[in-house]
Amino acid sequence: MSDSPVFTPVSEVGEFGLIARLQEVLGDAARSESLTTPIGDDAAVSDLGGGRSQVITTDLFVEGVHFDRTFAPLRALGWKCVAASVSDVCAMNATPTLVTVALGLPNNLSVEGAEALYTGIAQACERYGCTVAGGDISASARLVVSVTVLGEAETERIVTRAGAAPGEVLCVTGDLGASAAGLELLLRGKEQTLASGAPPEAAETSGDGSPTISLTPDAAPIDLGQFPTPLERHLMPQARLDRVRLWREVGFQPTSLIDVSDGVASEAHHLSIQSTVGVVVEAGLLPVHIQTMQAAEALAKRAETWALYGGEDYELMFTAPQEALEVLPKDSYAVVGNIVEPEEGVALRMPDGTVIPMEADGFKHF
Ligand SMILES: Nc1ncnc2c1ncn2[C@@H]1O[C@H](COP(=O)(O)OP(=O)(O)O)[C@@H](O)[C@H]1O
Ligand SMILES: Cc1ncc(C[n+]2csc(CCOP(=O)(O)OP(=O)(O)O)c2C)c(N)n1
Ligand SMILES: [Mg+2]
Repeated sequence: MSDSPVFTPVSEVGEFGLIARLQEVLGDAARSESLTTPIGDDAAVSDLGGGRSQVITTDLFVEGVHFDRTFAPLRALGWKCVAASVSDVCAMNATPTLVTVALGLPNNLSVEGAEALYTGIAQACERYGCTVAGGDISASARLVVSVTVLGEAETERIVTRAGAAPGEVLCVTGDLGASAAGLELLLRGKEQTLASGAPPEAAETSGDGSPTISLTPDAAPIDLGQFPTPLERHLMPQARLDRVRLWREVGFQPTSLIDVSDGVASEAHHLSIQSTVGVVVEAGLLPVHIQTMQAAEALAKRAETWALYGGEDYELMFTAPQEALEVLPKDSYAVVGNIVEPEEGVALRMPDGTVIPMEADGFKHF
């Protein structure tokens, strides 16, 4: 046997494989009596006693991976970093309370740039009713923003990824794929601007000042002004705290819950594994905004692919027995599939009735 050190590229095990390996290294350091939901859900849950629980979640946003400063305004970025972590708190059916923000600042970010970032952070905190309690700053080669959000809920209201049961329905809030549509539009716009050799501020406009893009030099330019919803959903998404509040008001409790940060396909796999169930998603039932459809047509892409694999929608995906949905306003959710026996795996039923296995594809970090 060779005694040379083992070097396993992270790409060999992937993001989730690495988390599992690190969890093993942590061993008892990742377990405690009060930690009722450990690593592996949208947020960790610890029992505070007295019928209340605390949740905690961290997300990291890295320039070039999660955002591109050539098209993401810093104020929008600040908002999005908070909204994404608040979304993980909502995905436990909890309410956000405190926030900390850690920054890695490159030397091409000005004081005014940092202030713009914090204007967005402040606006999101105001919207979601949470308070910035601190953070940290370091020099960095690229802009990095890490947001930790603490939340609270009555212990009996906490919902994990693990409670789905065969016979229940699979639902989502809002619509899907708009963020991926927005990203695609922004990337094509950037490509077009670079190809034209013009600085970004010299990009063509459609007459009313909104930027236009064209896919090939001869193609008619696409007017980004026609797609405000996908652009906004990508740049400044909303966490669905409104739904968590609604559910509380009407006394609805999902059996399992996850937020759609990586796309419906990836989240369906998480529910499947953690609830030990099969999941059938109905392709024909995926709710898609009209502007997402129109963007797909304009860019010759499929909106359904964005809904399944795009991610960053930050909608909530949940399960419940059909009859439990009766207390909910009809326009507050859409049924998108069924929970079945685990042997059936995770599948996609096409509108023509054919059922195909659904891979856990989504954004791959490694
Ligand atoms: N570096 C890490 N160390 C410990 N736990 C981690 C690490 N990275 C991710 N996790 C945990 O792994 C789980 C899955 O992470 P992730 O997919 O990022 O969650 P989400 O998509 O909900 O933000 C979460 O419980 C998260 O806290
Ligand atoms: C410039 C740029 N390229 C690509 C993307 C798309 N993207 C980056 S990360 C990601 C998935 C979500 O990020 P992740 O770090 O996996 O979030 P988590 O699941 O931990 O909440 C997607 C779709 C983007 N937002 N910006
Ligand atoms: Mg999540």
